Amino acid sequence: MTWESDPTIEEAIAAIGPPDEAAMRAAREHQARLTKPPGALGLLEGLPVRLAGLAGTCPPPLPEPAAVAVFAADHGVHAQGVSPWPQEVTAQMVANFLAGGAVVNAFAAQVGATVTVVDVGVAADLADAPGLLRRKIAPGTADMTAGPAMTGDQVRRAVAAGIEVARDLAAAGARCLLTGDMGIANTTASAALIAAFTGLPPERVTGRGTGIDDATHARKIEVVRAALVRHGLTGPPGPREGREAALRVLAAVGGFEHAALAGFILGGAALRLPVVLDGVIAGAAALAAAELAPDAVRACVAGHRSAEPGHSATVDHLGLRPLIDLELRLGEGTGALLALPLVQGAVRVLHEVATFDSAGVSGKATTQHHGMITE
Ligand SMILES: Cc1cc2ncn([C@H]3O[C@H](COP(=O)(O)O)[C@@H](O)[C@H]3O)c2cc1C
Ligand SMILES: O=C(O)c1cccnc1
Repeated sequence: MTWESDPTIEEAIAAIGPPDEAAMRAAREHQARLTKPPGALGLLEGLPVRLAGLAGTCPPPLPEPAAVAVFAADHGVHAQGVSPWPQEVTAQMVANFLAGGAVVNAFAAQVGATVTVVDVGVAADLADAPGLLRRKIAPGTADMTAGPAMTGDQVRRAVAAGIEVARDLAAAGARCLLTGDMGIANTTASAALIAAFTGLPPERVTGRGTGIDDATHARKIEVVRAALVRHGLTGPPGPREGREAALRVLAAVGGFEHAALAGFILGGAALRLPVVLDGVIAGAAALAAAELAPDAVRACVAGHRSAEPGHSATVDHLGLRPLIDLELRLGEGTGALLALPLVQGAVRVLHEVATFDSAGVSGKATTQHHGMITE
């Protein structure tokens, strides 16, 4: 396996930096003057401050228009019986996305986001699918229990493809990126990535995906364990060995959509755009992105908390707090889309809400005498 650097990846990582402290301070100070009790917007107060630090301006740009990219790919580990669904469903759902018939399309229509479907590794040909972005690296990964899921060259190409999709969507006007995924068996690859990056044992991070019985769940945990053992990824992660180590983990047990999503996150962070993460697949990809460029996490907003157990461990590891918890376990970008209006509303507050001075609203009393409130 060769691990030469890739110029697209290097360039994106080089563009990702620390937050703009002055913009964050300005956002905090402005927020303190708005016509509401301090702290009254709860978690939605810290978010625009963070996005001001990301953008380097106060207020940060409104995160609209928004674009969800659904990265689709198949998985060699499907052969281990980890999902009740046939592999063909990946390609069939891609056709459904393109025809506008999936949940991601309904939620995107609801919140006014565009849907871009990217084939990074679907097993079926899909040459005739209208509107599909063709970035196929290979027709599915290899089985991670038998060897690395991807070669070094493949993983780099998939990460670079994700970076380029982020760039292209931004060039077309998107000011907020949302992650989406489709790939039967990808919750198995997600669990393996999460175990490898967090050091948690397979039984803690392996869930029931699309809905599997106890026997299949037990087998899935053993498949994840076998893959981790095979690739020397058990136990606590070792000291950071940099980009190469992160790419090696992705190549060993990841999927093409995970690698592309990691690139998509890096690409968004490099452009200083917020990236709203969907569920467990996006979370696993974000762990990889965080290893490649720790500051990339500052661009990430955890849209929702997935019902998959590995997802909570992931957001904790990343230091992110999901905006909504509806026990969703679908993927496609659905949880990210539902969270989008919260992100947009939180930023709009800094643009549009009046200050105490401008609206002539009295400030909070500082002293109280005999029940009388005086300033
Ligand atoms: C009809 C259908 C639509 C989906 N949309 C997203 N997923 C989700 O479920 C899959 C992962 O679950 P597992 O690891 O258990 O196979 C992924 O394709 C994910 O995007 C779907 C799954 C199905 C069956
Ligand atoms: O968390 C997710 O995104 C998820 C969970 C189960 C199946 N597919 C996706």
